[in-house]
Amino acid sequence: MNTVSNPISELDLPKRGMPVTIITGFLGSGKTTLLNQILKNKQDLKVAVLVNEFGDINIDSQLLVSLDQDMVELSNGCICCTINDGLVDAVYRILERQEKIDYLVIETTGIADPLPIILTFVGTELRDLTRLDSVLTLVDTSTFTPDHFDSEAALKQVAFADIVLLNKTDLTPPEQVEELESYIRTVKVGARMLRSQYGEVPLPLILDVALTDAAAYKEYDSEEENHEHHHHEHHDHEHHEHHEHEHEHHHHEHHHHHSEHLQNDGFVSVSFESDRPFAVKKFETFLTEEVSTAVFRAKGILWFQESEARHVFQLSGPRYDLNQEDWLEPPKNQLVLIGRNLDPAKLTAQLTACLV
Ligand SMILES: Nc1nc2c(ncn2[C@@H]2O[C@H](COP(=O)(O)OP(=O)(O)OP(=O)(O)O)[C@@H](O)[C@H]2O)c(=O)[nH]1
Repeated sequence: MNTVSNPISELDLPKRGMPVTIITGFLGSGKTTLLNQILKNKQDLKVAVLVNEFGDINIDSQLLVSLDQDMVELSNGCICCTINDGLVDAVYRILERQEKIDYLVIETTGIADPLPIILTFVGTELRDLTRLDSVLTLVDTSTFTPDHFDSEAALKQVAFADIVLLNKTDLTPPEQVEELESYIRTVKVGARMLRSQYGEVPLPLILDVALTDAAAYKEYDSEEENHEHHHHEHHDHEHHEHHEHEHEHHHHEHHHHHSEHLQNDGFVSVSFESDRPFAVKKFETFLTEEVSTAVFRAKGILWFQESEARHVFQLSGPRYDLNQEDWLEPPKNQLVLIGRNLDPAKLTAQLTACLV
């Protein structure tokens, strides 16, 4: 642990660089919903967003409010590889845009450990180009319990929060919210605690609040340094030569060590896509009778033979809903299911059987 490295000069550095907010929170806690609130209410602020999704299909980006497409950077899959190969690159791409970006908001996957992401901002060259403003953690008050879903990531998300947004209070009795708040205060002393429904919260309470204490992460620096050097060699080498093909290459680069906290806490994602529609009755039967409680989270854009509408499907814990919209693109089915102990072959067969 490196505690004595010229603290005065470090502290005297002026605060500068693009402010960054990291939005984290467990599967289905309301991260994309909050991001939409931010984008709707940001007024003239030029906000770039970076969405990291667990699953092979980008559903979240399709659920964001109409947004200049090139304000979004996307990445899928393994958060560990994303951090190593993609995050720094993505931030550079944002910084290099001609149009000046005022603010960067990052949405992590629901099972992400926020620490590596935090360290990317406070412990690498990005430290001088960006300013980590705060780590905001959403908590679904209707499902979160002190066993935090038996997920180390869920606990770390709270433990590293500068702001905790107790969300979905419409679904939760006030006493339960109180209790949860008391519990969370024991996990993270001093975090700003806010309550919300659908992530509705005044933006001045969550953006540009300068709540992250970068100095508090100093102790992690030396620990990460070895990794960092290794990754940067790799990063420079791969990236500049293959810039255009980065995404194709990404999947072939899964050769990094996967430390324990990156095992996704046992969660896997199953993606399903089809150019044929579902039969609505069959899909309903799948949902009510066949989909196991092992499916913790699902989301998708669905096409039913019986309907002209584009259906946005959301399942989080015990609830699901289907919202109708108009198709702006040719209809197709895209669905991601996330849970522990899922049987991908079985789910794929069941979904295929729901097609017309
Ligand atoms: N009742 C209720 N539903 C909410 C609230 N906030 C979000 N939701 C719903 O919860 C579901 C999940 O919300 P998202 O914003 O997609 O959650 P997320 O954290 O981005 O999910 P992942 O990225 O998959 O981890 C959606 O159906 C939302 O409409 C809330 O305050 N109350």
